[in-house]
Amino acid sequence: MWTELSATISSLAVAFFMFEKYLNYFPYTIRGYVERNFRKVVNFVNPYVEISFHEFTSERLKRSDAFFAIQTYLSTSTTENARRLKADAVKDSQSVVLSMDANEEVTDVFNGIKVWWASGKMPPQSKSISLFPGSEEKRYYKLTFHKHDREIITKSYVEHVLKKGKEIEVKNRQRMLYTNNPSKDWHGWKATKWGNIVFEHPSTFDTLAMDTAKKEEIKKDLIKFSKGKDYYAKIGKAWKRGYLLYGPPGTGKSSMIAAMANLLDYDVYDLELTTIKDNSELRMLLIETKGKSIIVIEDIDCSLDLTGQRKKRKEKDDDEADKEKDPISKKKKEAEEESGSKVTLSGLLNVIDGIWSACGGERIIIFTTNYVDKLDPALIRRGRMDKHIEMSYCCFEAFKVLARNYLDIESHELFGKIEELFVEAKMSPADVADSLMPKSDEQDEETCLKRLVEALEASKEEARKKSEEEALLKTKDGVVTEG
Ligand SMILES: Nc1ncnc2c1ncn2[C@@H]1O[C@H](COP(=O)(O)OP(=O)(O)OP(=O)(O)O)[C@@H](O)[C@H]1O
Ligand SMILES: [Mg+2]
Repeated sequence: MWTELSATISSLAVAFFMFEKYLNYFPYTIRGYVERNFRKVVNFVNPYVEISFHEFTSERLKRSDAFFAIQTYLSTSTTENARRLKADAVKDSQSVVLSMDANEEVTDVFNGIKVWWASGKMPPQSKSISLFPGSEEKRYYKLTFHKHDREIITKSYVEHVLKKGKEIEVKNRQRMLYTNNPSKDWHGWKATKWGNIVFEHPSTFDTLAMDTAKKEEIKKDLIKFSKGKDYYAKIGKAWKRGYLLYGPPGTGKSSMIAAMANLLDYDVYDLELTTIKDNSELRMLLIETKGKSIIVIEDIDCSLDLTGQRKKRKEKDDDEADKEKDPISKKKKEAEEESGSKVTLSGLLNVIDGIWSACGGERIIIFTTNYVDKLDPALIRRGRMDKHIEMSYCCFEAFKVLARNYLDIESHELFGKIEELFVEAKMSPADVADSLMPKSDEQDEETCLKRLVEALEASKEEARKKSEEEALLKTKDGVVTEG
């Protein structure tokens, strides 16, 4: 069968070549007639049908999901008869997945019907000489089958392959932490917009120290969202949700994001806005993200001067005359403008809830900030950032979670004193955690708790001094105003 197929294909290739070459020698009037009839003969002789599945289709900006599903399907179902295989480690590097290397062919049988799969690469379209050969090659899979089986193959078999491939993908799924590559690396050998490593953050909602009721509310909110596919479709909203996490440093904002990803089993995309050149790059990055993911923009107030743009313009108007005259400040300004990101507030808003934001679905967008008041109200209005979560200084309840995690204790005689101190002291969970962590084998729970008591007393003292100073300033102000 195999020899027969190869012989048929090669003789057809020769016939095609000759036909294309000599077609021009036919008089123009009969050329169409000859071509039509030649194709009829070829179709009659060649009983095989071919379907190609390309990694990229020209109209689409995104990699084809079907291509990846086929790749996964072929990697498990048919690799035993391929001889050149590629290996890839998945799931905590415990197991290896094999897939077909380029130009390899394998067979598969479906309901007693034999089909052939071949993997291939298309040479680059452009004639430019690349430093990394293969950079612009486009991969594809070709499915060959007998024309008698067309109906069953195009309908049932392809569907079976895609479904199985996706199932296996879910099973082998290793969660990833992505970060965006600078756009100069988007083309060429490392042609990916997102670089990734395995996501292995140990933070969970159990280890997160915060108010229990608030924690439960956030967990329920997340679970409701992740199960809400049909509901979002019913109400006509894109299946995404925005969270704003704000609070002082070390209060667990980043830990909360990791806990969310671990709870829902989502990938995390850490978006670094400062390396993105403009709004269209931002949109391209979003299109390349997969579903079941959390897109994070940390310290949104520092990432971009989103809030200052309007103010800057006004200042510019005022100072323009002076600045333009001074050649040094003019050059400096030009350099700043060149290197700076041109992502704008409206570009960011578009990504969050414009038409493009609905591509793919099942995405959570999280902004974190230390200064919520600095943000533009348009950015954080409900609907864009659906839920605002304040991560605040440690309270006694949060301390108990940390004590359980760090020291394995539920109670201690020092707990009463610590509870009292927490009323006035302002310490971040990160600082409390640091005091509670034994620094050597000799340090027992007593030592750690005592260290915390000292830190809390110092913090209380500091808070008292600060409020006294503030009160003094107020009274002084009052005197000045009255005077
Ligand atoms: N609420 C918390 N529960 C448990 N651990 C916490 C909590 N907050 C902080 N920590 C501990 O402190 C460390 C720093 O916390 P994290 O990075 O989450 O703070 P952050 O709010 O993101 O700070 P920043 O604003 O500086 O980014 C964490 O590694 C964690 O161990
Ligand atoms: Mg952080």
